[in-house]
Amino acid sequence: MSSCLEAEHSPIFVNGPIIVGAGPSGLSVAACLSNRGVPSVILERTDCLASLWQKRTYDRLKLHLPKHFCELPLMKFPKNFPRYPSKQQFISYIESYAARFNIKPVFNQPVEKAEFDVVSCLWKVKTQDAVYTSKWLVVATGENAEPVVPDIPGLKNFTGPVVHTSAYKSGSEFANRKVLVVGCGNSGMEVCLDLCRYNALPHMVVRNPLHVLPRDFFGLSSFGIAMTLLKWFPLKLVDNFLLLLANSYLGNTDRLGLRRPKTGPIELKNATGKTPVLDVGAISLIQSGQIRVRHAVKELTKKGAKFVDGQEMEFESIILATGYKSNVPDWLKENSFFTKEGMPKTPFPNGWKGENGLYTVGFTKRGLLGTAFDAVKIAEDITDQWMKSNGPLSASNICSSCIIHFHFNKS
Ligand SMILES: Cc1cc2nc3c(=O)[nH]c(=O)nc-3n(C[C@H](O)[C@H](O)[C@H](O)COP(=O)(O)OP(=O)(O)OC[C@H]3O[C@@H](n4cnc5c(N)ncnc54)[C@H](O)[C@@H]3O)c2cc1C
Ligand SMILES: NC(=O)C1=CN([C@@H]2O[C@H](COP(=O)(O)OP(=O)(O)OC[C@H]3O[C@@H](n4cnc5c(N)ncnc54)[C@H](OP(=O)(O)O)[C@@H]3O)[C@@H](O)[C@H]2O)C=CC1
Ligand SMILES: O=C(O)C(=O)Cc1c[nH]c2ccccc12
Repeated sequence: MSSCLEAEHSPIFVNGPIIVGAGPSGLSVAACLSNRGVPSVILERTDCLASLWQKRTYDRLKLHLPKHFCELPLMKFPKNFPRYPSKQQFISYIESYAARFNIKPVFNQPVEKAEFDVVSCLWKVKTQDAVYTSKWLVVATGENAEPVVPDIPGLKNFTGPVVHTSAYKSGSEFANRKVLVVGCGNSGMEVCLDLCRYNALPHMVVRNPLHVLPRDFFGLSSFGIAMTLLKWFPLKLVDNFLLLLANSYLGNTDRLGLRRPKTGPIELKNATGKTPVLDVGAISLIQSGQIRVRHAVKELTKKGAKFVDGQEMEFESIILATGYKSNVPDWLKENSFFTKEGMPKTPFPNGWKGENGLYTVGFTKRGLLGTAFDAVKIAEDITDQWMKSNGPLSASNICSSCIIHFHFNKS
């Protein structure tokens, strides 16, 4: 048999779906399929599972939602994990999850191109090493695949270090430094908090209204409270209740320069995907003046920034907490299912299935809860089709995907 490298020009047929991305979403689909006896192949661009968590997040990160809202299908978090597992605990859960379902992604395989071949009715998926073909393609590359680096006037002129939050690990290198943090989502807030703990002096840019809710309220998570109330009460009422809680707990955040949007936090999340900040301590540091709130940046200069309110300040470093974007348009040659931003056009809960065996998992703007929902649906749908052509539990077929794993993971 020829090796996969020799087979560069002859496509490798995968008797099950090709899944692009070995994050929580790709692994969830593979696990649900494996549980039903259906093989799959995961192609992952990096050399590890859940690369967002392992390589592109800061040390102090913890899950934001209580653990039972972040579980992947078919496996609970260990009982001894705290309510908000740390990044290391989440990674160890992911590793156990892959081991439990015997998932072995093909690593170091950035997918460069994927397209549906109308002649063979198969998806052709190209990496630097091979072309894979299958009836099914599952897009699991995530909403956070690439950092957003905005085109701020003068950014190139700034002489100090400029780091995106995806490359920020801790504030240890920033002690006693004046740092401009651009962006005030969950990343911006938590990076400011971390910087303060390392005695840095963060100034955070807030250019638009935003919702901040306490992560917990008298021992209960705000998110859990919202989910429970939504079972019985209309959305607007739940939002008003959350705002009442937030105001009584955090005070009037408008006075800190954090104006609230007119639309409530959960309604806004559902309509636009904009996540409310779940506060774990940044607000009290804004109140005490350790984190300074700044207006939008007009332009960056050699040594600092000019703001739209006319102020000008010097900074030693800039941290871009400006969010993330999908990379689907860079590699998927398809233009009916995804928007040009690389998000499914069909809103949740129906965005998981496209035409011709195309699926997407984890593009719901609903975090890991959305991932679990999509993965179960996709596995059911593909299993039904797979069983028709293969019959139940065909051991030889499962082996065919193992052969590919063996070739690519031989290091
Ligand atoms: C800092 C941070 C904290 C978060 N905390 C929470 C939380 O507490 N709770 C929650 O529910 N959600 C949270 N999220 C949301 C996050 O989206 C999910 O936790 C989760 O990581 C999504 O999993 P995913 O598999 O869809 O995407 P990812 O985790 O991004 O995985 C996608 C995988 O695809 C790979 N990939 C990308 N492009 C290619 C390509 N072309 N070819 C091959 N492989 C490719 C990537 O390397 C990556 O391994 C957080 C996000 C961030 C940024
Ligand atoms: N512990 C946890 O669980 C954490 C979870 N997360 C999650 O990760 C995801 C990504 O979060 P995050 O990285 O904060 O990204 P977000 O997209 O949520 O926030 C981006 C921020 O950058 C601002 N911004 C973007 N461009 C500019 C610009 N040109 N000038 C000024 N400001 C700009 C946005 O402001 P504007 O609104 O004005 O556009 C916004 O405040 C979210 O789902 C979040 O909840 C993140 C960190 C921790
Ligand atoms: O995806 C995120 O940003 C999360 O951290 C999880 C999340 C999903 N839905 C939400 C609603 C309110 C706050 C956080 C989330």
